Parts: sequence; C-alpha cells; structure tokens
Amino acid sequence: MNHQIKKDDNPDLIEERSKATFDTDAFGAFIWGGYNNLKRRREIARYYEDHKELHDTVPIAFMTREEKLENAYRKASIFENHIKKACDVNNPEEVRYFNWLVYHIDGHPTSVHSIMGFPTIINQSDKEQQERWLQSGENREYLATYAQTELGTNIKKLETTATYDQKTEEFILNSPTVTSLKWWPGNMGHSHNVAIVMAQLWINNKCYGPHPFFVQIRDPKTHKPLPGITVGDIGPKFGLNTTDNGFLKLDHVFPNGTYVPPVHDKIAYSSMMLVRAIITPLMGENLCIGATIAIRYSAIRRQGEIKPGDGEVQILDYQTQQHRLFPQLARGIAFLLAGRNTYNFCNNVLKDIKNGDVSLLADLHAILCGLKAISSYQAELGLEQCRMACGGHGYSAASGFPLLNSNQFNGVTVEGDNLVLLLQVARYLMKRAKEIRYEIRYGQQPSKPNEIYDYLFDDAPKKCLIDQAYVPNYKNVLESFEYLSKKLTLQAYDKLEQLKQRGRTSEVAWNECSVELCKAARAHIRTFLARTFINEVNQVNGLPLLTVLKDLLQLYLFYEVKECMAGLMEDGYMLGQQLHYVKKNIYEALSKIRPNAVSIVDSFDFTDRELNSVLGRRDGHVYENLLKWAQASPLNKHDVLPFHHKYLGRMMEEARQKSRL
Ligand SMILES: CCCCCCCCCCC/C=C/C(=O)SCCNC(=O)CCNC(=O)[C@H](O)C(C)(C)COP(=O)(O)OP(=O)(O)OC[C@H]1O[C@@H](n2cnc3c(N)ncnc32)[C@H](O)[C@@H]1OP(=O)(O)O
Ligand SMILES: Cc1cc2nc3c(=O)[nH]c(=O)nc-3n(C[C@H](O)[C@H](O)[C@H](O)COP(=O)(O)OP(=O)(O)OC[C@H]3O[C@@H](n4cnc5c(N)ncnc54)[C@H](O)[C@@H]3O)c2cc1C
Repeated sequence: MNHQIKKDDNPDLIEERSKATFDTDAFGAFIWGGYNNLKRRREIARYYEDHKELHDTVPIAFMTREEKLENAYRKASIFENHIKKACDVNNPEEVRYFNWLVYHIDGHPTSVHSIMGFPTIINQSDKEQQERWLQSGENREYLATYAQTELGTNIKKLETTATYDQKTEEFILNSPTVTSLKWWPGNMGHSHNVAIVMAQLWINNKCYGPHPFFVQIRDPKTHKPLPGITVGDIGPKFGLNTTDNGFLKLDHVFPNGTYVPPVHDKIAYSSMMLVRAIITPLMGENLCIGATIAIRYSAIRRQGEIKPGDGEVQILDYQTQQHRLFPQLARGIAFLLAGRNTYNFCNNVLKDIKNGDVSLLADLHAILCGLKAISSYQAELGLEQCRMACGGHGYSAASGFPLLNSNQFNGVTVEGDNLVLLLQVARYLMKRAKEIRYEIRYGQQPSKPNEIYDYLFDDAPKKCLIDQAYVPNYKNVLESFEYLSKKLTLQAYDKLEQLKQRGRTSEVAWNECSVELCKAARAHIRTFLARTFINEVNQVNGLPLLTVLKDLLQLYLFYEVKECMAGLMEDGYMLGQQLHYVKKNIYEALSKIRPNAVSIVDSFDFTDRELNSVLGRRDGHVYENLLKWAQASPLNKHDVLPFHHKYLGRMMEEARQKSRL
C-alpha cells in the first residue's frame, strides 16, 4: 500500500502508486531505522513547514552569493530556538534532518563548528580545557572552524608551526611561507571567530608532528581579525556557496596552553574520521534524492511509443531509462545501510579511544576511508545519470540538479581526496596480505578476527558459482566479490614484494603498484557494501517488503558484479555463460522493480523541500509549476531589461538605420 496517494495528484502518479505491492511506510521504516524515526521525521518536517520564518524568501537559485549568505545567517540567528522545539537535540539524526530542511544542501553557516571544530575540542582537550571551552562552545558563544589544509602542502608535511616558548610558556603559531597559508577551512572566511589550527608542534627544537591548537582569530566583540591574523573568503566555488571557505595567515600568534600527549599518535585525525562517517550515509541520501526526482519525472513524462499505435509511453517504461536510474536507487540504499552501520561502529570506537583502547582504530580508519571514497564517487556519477535522465529540464535549476550535483562534486575531495583514501585502505590490506603470505604460514596467529576482512583468510571456491537459478543465490555473488578482493590484494602484495626484491625502495614500489592497490581497495569495499546489504535484508520480516528489497538487492549485486567482470573473467574464475546469467539477473530485476519504482521512492518520504525540485514534486504537477518557476525568475520582473536599450536595443536600432541608408 502506498500511503502517498492523493486524488488531486498527477493521474500517472496516482496510477503508479496504486500498483504498489508493499507498504511504503514499512519500507520507510526500514530505510530510516524504525517506525519511530519515520514518525519523528514527519513531525520535524511539519514543524519546519509551520514556521515560515525558517523558509527561504525566494528560491536559492535566484539569489546572489551575498544574499545566500545573509539568508543563511538570518535563519541561523533564530535556528537555536527552533531546533530545541523541533528536535531531540541529543539525537544526531534528528538534528541533521532539521538542518537539511532549513538550509538544504548548502548547509548551516556554522556547520564546521558543529561537525569539526567543536568535536575536536570535545574529543581532544583535557579536563581543564573542557571546563573552559565546552559549555561555551555548546552555547555557540564562539564558533570554531577546522583549519588543517594548507595552500600547497600535505598533512604530514604541514608547514604551519607551533613553537613552544619556554620563557613565556606560550605557543607561537606562524605561517612561514605562502604555501603554508591555511586554505579551504569552512566558515573561516567571515563567519567563525576561532580556528582549530593544525600545526607542527616544536618543543626544544624537536618536532612532534601535527597537533590541533585553539586559536582566537577574530575579536569576540568587534569580529575584526586579531593582530597577526590575515583572514578572508577564498571566493565562489562549484557549490556550498553559503559556506565561506577561507584563507588564514598567522604571523607569530600566541595562544597559550600546555602540551599533553595523546593516547595514539593518530588521535589528532579523529575529527576527520567522524566526518567521513557522516559522509557515506549523506551520499546515500543524495543519490536517493536524485533518483526520486528522476523516477517521478520519468513517470509523468511521456515520449515516443514502444508498441506503435498504443500511444506515448512514460519514459520510465524504456529499459534504458530503468538501467540508468534503478541502479542509483539500489546504490543509494546500499550507502545508507552501510553508512548507518559504520557510523555506529565509529561512535563505539571513539568511546573506546576515550577509555584508552585504540585496538579497533586501524580497522575503523580503513573502512571509513574506503566507504567515503566509493560512496562519494559513485554518488557523483549516479547523480549525473539522474540529471541526464531528465533531458533538457534536468539542466534547469528548477530540476534541483544544478545545486545538488555541483555540491556533490566536493564529496570526492573533502576529508581527503578519494584516491589518497583508497591508498590508506590498501595499506591496511597489505598488512593482511603479509599475514596470509608469511605469518600464518609460519604458525603465527592472524590479527584479531573481524567480519570486515575475515574472508581474506578463508579458502573460497576456486570457480564462480553464479548460475541461472530462478531465485538468485546471494552467497554465490558475495563469494565472487570476496574472491576478486582477495585475488587483487594478494596480486598487489606480490608485485610490491617483487619490486622490492628487484631493488626498488618501499615508497617507489608502492607508487608503481598504486593503481593495482586502489583496485584491491575498491574490491574490498564493494565486498563490505554487498555483505552489509545482504545482512540487512536478511533481517527483514514480512514478505511484501522483503520481496521488493530482494529485487533491489538482486539488482545491486548483479550490477556490481558486472562492473567487476574484467577482474572476474581474466583468470577464468567466471565464464562467459555466467556473465550472461549476470546480465539476465539485472534485466529481470529492472522489470520487477519497474511497477514499484514510484512507490519505492515515495517510501523515502522526502518532502518537496528536501527534493527542492519542480520535476520531483510529490504531486507530479510538473509542467504548470515549471511555468510558475520561470515566471518567478528575477529577470522576468521587467518586460524590458533596464540595460536593453543601452546595448542590444541600440545595436539593433543602429543596424536598422544602416540598412535604411
Ligand atoms: C554534498 C556532498 C558533500 C558532503 C560533505 C559533507 C561534509 C562537509 C564537510 C566539509 C568539511 C571538510 C573538511 C575537511 O576537508 S578537513 C581536512 C581533511 N583533510 C584530510 O582528510 C586530509 C587527508 N589526509 C589524511 O587524512 C592523511 O594525510 C592520510 C590519512 C591520507 C595519511 O596520513 P599520514 O600523512 O600520517 O601518512 P601515512 O600514510 O604515513 O599514515 C601513517 C599511519 O597512520 C595511519 N592513519 C592515518 N590516519 C589515521 C586515522 N585517522 N586513524 C588511524 N590511523 C590512521 C595510517 O593508516 C598509517 O598506518 P600504518 O603506518 O600502520 O600503515
Ligand atoms: C568544499 C571543501 C571544503 C573543505 N573544507 C575544509 C575544512 O573545513 N578544513 C580543512 O582543513 N580543509 C578543508 N578542505 C580541504 C580538503 O580537505 C582538501 O582539499 C582535501 O583533503 C584534498 O587535499 P588537496 O586539496 O591538498 O589535494 P591534493 O592532495 O593535492 O590532491 C590533488 C591530486 O593529487 C593526488 N595525490 C595527492 N597525494 C597523493 C598521494 N600521496 N598518492 C597519490 N596521489 C596523490 C590526489 O589523488 C589528487 O588527484 C575543504 C575542501 C573543499 C573542496
């Protein structure tokens, strides 16, 4: 049953919704982690709808950058009062959802304080510092950005220095070169007045590596930059244009403090881990939003005939359109599920770390890096497919895609470039490979068992077992991912070792294997995503929901296997006939999903505000609203543009006069 049917909606959508074979609320509860969460989302969305002061005065697409910033600041100034009424502020998902409704994809203009600056203070300060800065940070008496990236350096080689002065007992922060300027920190340009500056710590001429420092960059009252500080906005970007990403130069600045060594030398990186954990489900949500817009539009857009004489069909009936869109739906769901799992894992490990237990830190770091890299890349490609699936209207800001996709671009870069992060996964895999090749063979115990990589130590079947069974066997597909991941991991390891034996240094050998290393990393993460999706679906009771989820799972697994076919077939593990079965499973899944497609996207329960798209409107009244949207464009305030006669009008008039001569 589709709960979204309303009699005044577009008739094609009504028809689509009436065909649902499952309960959309049950699906929504599965996606958002239970009925109560679904209910809370609806209550929060209603709160947002009822409070017009939180709405945009005109569509964001029609605003200049300054207007966007002012609009965001205006909402931020009243946001704190509202959020306490709308949400359980201790529930991060409720807080995130309310933020999304109010600020949409451009984000809260103090988001870096909430997701990076302040968490760094919470997780990386001692008792005395916490007493001084926790409550005031919570109250937003100050706003802290996270200033790590520099104009031209990498994080291990950061150039910003923090030198301890024994006499004054102060740290002196300095940007010694132009490349050491902090560049990119969010909200640093104008909004925030404190920066958590990552700098190389020097004590008695000894460097202790990058450490975070709490630096007041603007006067708390006047908001003017403090002496020694040069700060500003880095200019317009592809997206996130309500975020004033900034630059910062420190000229011998003196924040005071003492040095307390952390329990692990990578604790300074824990703020990045938290954000990486947030990014994967966000990528899932973005992709589901894009798929919702494109699938609804494809259900109301009629173009061309399949059976001559039968009339124009909904473009969603074309197999090509389904093949373009449904895998995005399946991937979006896979990212949401895996993201939720690892977010919980991340919070548990961070709690352990606080108690001095860092045993799971490396496992967590690797999986977060890999998921962030795969999900952001595939979401970017997928959103582009969704945009293209909407034809010309997909290119209009009215579709929502220009804002969504241009913001999405940052996903592959923020919190570490994707390839750099895949190489971190590869480092981790190479350690497992070493255990397989040497340590276990010589009687040593492998590292602590862990569901994430145990398969690397198991003997999997040597032949692919995918067959033409009517009910697909997911275990056979999962084993294919495991086989590929193990093969690529060991191949990369053996190549590395051979190169070293031939005299290459570890670093040079690493570089010469880095494409292969990234392939191994991708295969490992694909395996994790597939396993998580299977595990989650296996926990579902209730046949109608289970059936539609299995259709999506079938599409996900076989689509991903097809993407890996070169690696699976090159050594004869998978045969040509099996590839044929894989494709058959994909096409079959597309036709099974087709009648439920609109109801599946309805189940996400996205409001029109979340979609921000005329094409994806829940009621399907696209065409009349496209006209309204165009008429609202600021250009159409005038019948004749104020500068028309100054230029084009004059040009035409002059041409007419000439031709009269
Ligand atoms: C709409 C779509 C977009 C959504 C986006 C929403 C969010 C918007 C938020 C935007 C805000 C953005 C903020 C930022 O970008 S902040 C800056 C982030 N910067 C980075 O992420 C830099 C990336 N680089 C790194 O993290 C490190 O350089 C890197 C981990 C890649 C390498 O570390 P290092 O330089 O130390 O070098 P090594 O490779 O030698 O590593 C040494 C060992 O340390 C291990 N390691 C590294 N990091 C961690 C960690 N976090 N935890 C545990 N262990 C770690 C590493 O694996 C090595 O271990 P081994 O020696 O044992 O192999
Ligand atoms: C919207 C946005 C918001 C941001 N917000 C913040 C913030 O709040 N705070 C902050 O500190 N930073 C922030 N950043 C910076 C961001 O974290 C970095 O841009 C990101 O980590 C990539 O680093 P980089 O720009 O130095 O790219 P580089 O590391 O220079 O990457 C460029 C290319 O070089 C390749 N490369 C680099 N190193 C290696 C290697 N070791 N092996 C192989 N290939 C390599 C990469 O794969 C990539 O193709 C933000 C960036 C953006 C775009």
